Formats: sequence, structure tokens, C-alpha cells
Amino acid sequence: MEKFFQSMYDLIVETSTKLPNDVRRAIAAAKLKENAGTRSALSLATITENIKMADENISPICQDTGLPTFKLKVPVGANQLYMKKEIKRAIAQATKDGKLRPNSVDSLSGDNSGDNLGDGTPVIKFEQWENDYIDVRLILKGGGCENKNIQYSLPCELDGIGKAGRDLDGIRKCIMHSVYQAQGQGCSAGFIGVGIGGDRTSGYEVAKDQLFRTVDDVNEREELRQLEDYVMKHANELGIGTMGFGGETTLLGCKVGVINRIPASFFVSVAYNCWAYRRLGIKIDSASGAINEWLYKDGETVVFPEDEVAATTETAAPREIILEAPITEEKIRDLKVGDVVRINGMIYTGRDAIHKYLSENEAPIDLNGQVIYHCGPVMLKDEDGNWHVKAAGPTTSIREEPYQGDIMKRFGIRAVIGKGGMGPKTLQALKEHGGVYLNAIGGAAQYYADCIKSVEGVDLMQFGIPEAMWHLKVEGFTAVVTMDSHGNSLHADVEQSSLEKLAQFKEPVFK
Ligand SMILES: O=C(O)C[C@H](O)C(=O)O
Ligand code: SF4
Repeated sequence: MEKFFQSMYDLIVETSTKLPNDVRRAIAAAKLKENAGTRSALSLATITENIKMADENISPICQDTGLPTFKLKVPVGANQLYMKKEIKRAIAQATKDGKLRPNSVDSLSGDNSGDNLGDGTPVIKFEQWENDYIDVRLILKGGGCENKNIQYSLPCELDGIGKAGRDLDGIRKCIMHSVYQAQGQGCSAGFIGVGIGGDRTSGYEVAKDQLFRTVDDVNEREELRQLEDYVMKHANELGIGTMGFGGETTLLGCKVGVINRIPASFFVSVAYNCWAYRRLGIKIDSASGAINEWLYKDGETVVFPEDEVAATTETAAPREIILEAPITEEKIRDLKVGDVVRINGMIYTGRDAIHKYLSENEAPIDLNGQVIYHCGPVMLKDEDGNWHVKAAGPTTSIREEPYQGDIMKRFGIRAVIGKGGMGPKTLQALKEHGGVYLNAIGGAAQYYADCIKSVEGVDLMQFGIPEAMWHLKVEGFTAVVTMDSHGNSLHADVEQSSLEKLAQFKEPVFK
């Protein structure tokens, strides 16, 4: 097993940096469906450009490299303790090399372990089998899409789609609702794995296991095959679109599994995965530990065509406005939902820990007229002590909803960049104070890292790399105005229209 460590390291790096072929094919097909020049088409173009950049740079597709989850099938007698130790060592090495973001955080103190190791991280699950080789699968599922997982206990009453009973049609309603409730926050277009039955734990297990099926896999059970087909056809009619911008493609895959339940319980568990659907597998020689075969890499690799990305588009109808901090209130009030902005100059990262901190303390720098970026980057320090950005896409903004408005007003912040949109409290503050919300393309961590020309400083490092306040100098950093100072919110509009569309699926389909 002398090659086992290297095999694990290669699996981790490959999973973080190279999207599987079946996922690439699904994204390429979605791209063909969007009308040129729309916000969804531009987002998909940025996404495919980002996938190419991750390939070339061998760097994380998305900065949130998730909770690494390994599933191993091993011959009887294989040394699981050794494998566990080597997997952990490979995780720590990949983190050190900037292929994974340090993502393991003490739940009470907030301390980041720095190497992705800690209680419960990574997740490693073993199963024995009769074969003589080892099968290892790895999924790196990020936090934003994990937060959009949902579990239904039937019967229940659902917004828009009504009563869901304990039958196939009730399950159908739950699945349609799960796509609606995710909106763009899990970086749609997404993939869902659904688990029917079990208890609250095993139901989610089944749901997550479905994410290891290939996108084109056909369900062996006829009624579940029909259900999967139905969801694929109709979920896209909700019109949520890429990043929740509205559009033709909301869902790229739906796989459903079922296990028995006990009479009183009837759970439908849905695991939502963003477009950055990072899962790969390998078959390993159980004597040497060497890789014999890669999984999820069959079929032709999709080469995405060169095309316009948000930063360079000329066909797009929206206005393009250059922003450079400090930004005046007048300039902000001129911005409207739908405008595309390009930011040059300084932006400052701030996510969960920073927002809580700023709500209780003074800011470490003058934020008047400045831009806050909801982002937890992957950073590496060189031998001279200089920091470099390895991946830096936006994080889900709605988590900052309790703080954002007050912080903007108190410190004079004029713009926040994030993804997935924010709620009524922030919208009201944007109006009162003269602020704007800018939606960047979620998961496009290479694309945005490339816009960052230098790291000018960092504050509040005690919160760990992803949570610190990084001072970044950017050029041509592109985002879309989705909430403006006139009370308009694209997110509220898409949520409302998709809720109305959801109501169209109220009538029974599976009797
Ligand atoms: O943690 C992050 O950087 C992003 C997260 O996965 C999210 O989608 O909000
Ligand atoms: S930022 Fe988006 S693409 Fe990245 S892990 Fe979170 S949900 Fe997925």
C-alpha cells in the first residue's frame, strides 16, 4: 500500500480542480438553451470559462472546497486504520498546497484548524465487499448548497404547491418545492439527490448517495425513473435560472433513491448540489495502493467553446458602469437592477465572522464609500511572506441579512458583492442609505481570482483565512446589480414569479 497516500492526494487534487465529464456535458447542454445576451447566458459563460481556468491552473474550481467526504469499499481484511491515517495526511498536504481551503472550524470557538482536520472532518466511510480491489469515491460539497438541503416529513402543506400526502405524488411535490426553495442561493443550476424513507439520518444518506450516480444514469425502478424525468422536465419551468437570475435552466440533474421506513415516519430528504459538482472516484490495487482506473471520467471531455464572459461581453444589452471606491452616494443612486458593473481599485472581504464583529466593534479601516465582498478565499503565502489569492468567488449573502443594513449605514459602505441576494431588511437599508447589492457569479473562483491584482493587506486574521478581512486590489471585477437603492430586487421578483409557477404543479400527476 505504499502508493495509497499518493493516490489519495491525486484524487483530492483532481476532484477539487477538474469537474467530471458527465457534469461538464450537463452544463454544456444547459448553455445551448439560454438565449444569448441574457444574464443567465452570461453567467454560464463565466462558469465555463472558470472551469477551463481551473483545469489550466490546477486550482480549486470553487473556493469552498466543502466537507471532503470519502466513501470506500474495501476487501475483507484491508487495514482501515492505515487508510484513514493516510487519507488525513493527504488532506492536510492538499490544504497546504492550496488545493483545498482550510475549512474545518471548531463549532463553538470558531477556531480554524488550518489543515482541514478535526472532529468529524474529513468524513470517511468504509464498507466491505467481496471484490479484491478498493473503490474510493470523494465528493467535495460546498456549504452554500449544503445549506439548501431540505427534509420533508409527510404529510405536509407546502408553499405554492399545497398538500403533499404520503404517496408518489406527495414526493413529487416535495421535490418541486425543494428546487423552488433553493432559488439561486446554492449556485444554481443545481443537481439534486433525493432519499425517500429511512429516518432523518439515513434519509439524507440515501439522498447524498444519489449524488454518486452519473447524470445520465437511468433509475432501475420504473416509477422512480418517471419521477426523475418529470422533475427534470418541469423544474426548469420554474424559471429560476443560473444564479437565480431567471432563465431556462434551473436543474441539471435529479436522482431518486428509496429505502424502507417505519410506519409513523415518512421522510423525503433532498441533497442539493451546486453546479460545481465535484465528485470523482478511483479503483485502487489493494496490494500497492496504486490507481488502476478513474471513475466519472469516461466519454469525451467537453471542450467549452471560447465565448463572451460577463467581463468582456459586447452583445449584452445591460449598461456597463465602472465603479471605483470611494464611491459617492450619487453614483450609487444612479445604478439600477440589471446594470453590469466593473469594479477597479480596492474591495474588502467580509463574511460571517466579520459581520458579527463589525456589529459589535469598530472597523479596522475606514470603510466610508467602500465595497465589501462576501468571500472567503483560498490564500497561499510565498517564501517572502507575500499572500497570493488561489480562488476567490462569492459566498451566500443571505447569512449576513441580520447585520448588513446596519453595518452599511454605520460605516458608510456603499456596495456589497455576494451571491444569491439579500432580504427586505437590507433592501430597505439600501434605499435609506444609498447602497447597492452586486451579484457575482457563484463558484467562479478562478475567474474572480484572476481579477484580483494584488493583496494589499489583511485584518482580523484571528478568524482564520476564509473569515479574515482581506484588502484586495481588483481590475475589471464584474458583477450584476440585483438590488438597488430604489427598492428593486431581482431576487424578490424571481422568488415571486417562481412561486406562482410552482402553483401550476398543484394538480396530481402520479395517481
Ligand atoms: O464558503 C464559501 O466560500 C461559499 C459557500 O459555499 C456558499 O455557497 O455560500
Ligand atoms: S460558492 Fe456556490 S459553487 Fe461554491 S460551493 Fe458554494 S454553492 Fe457551490
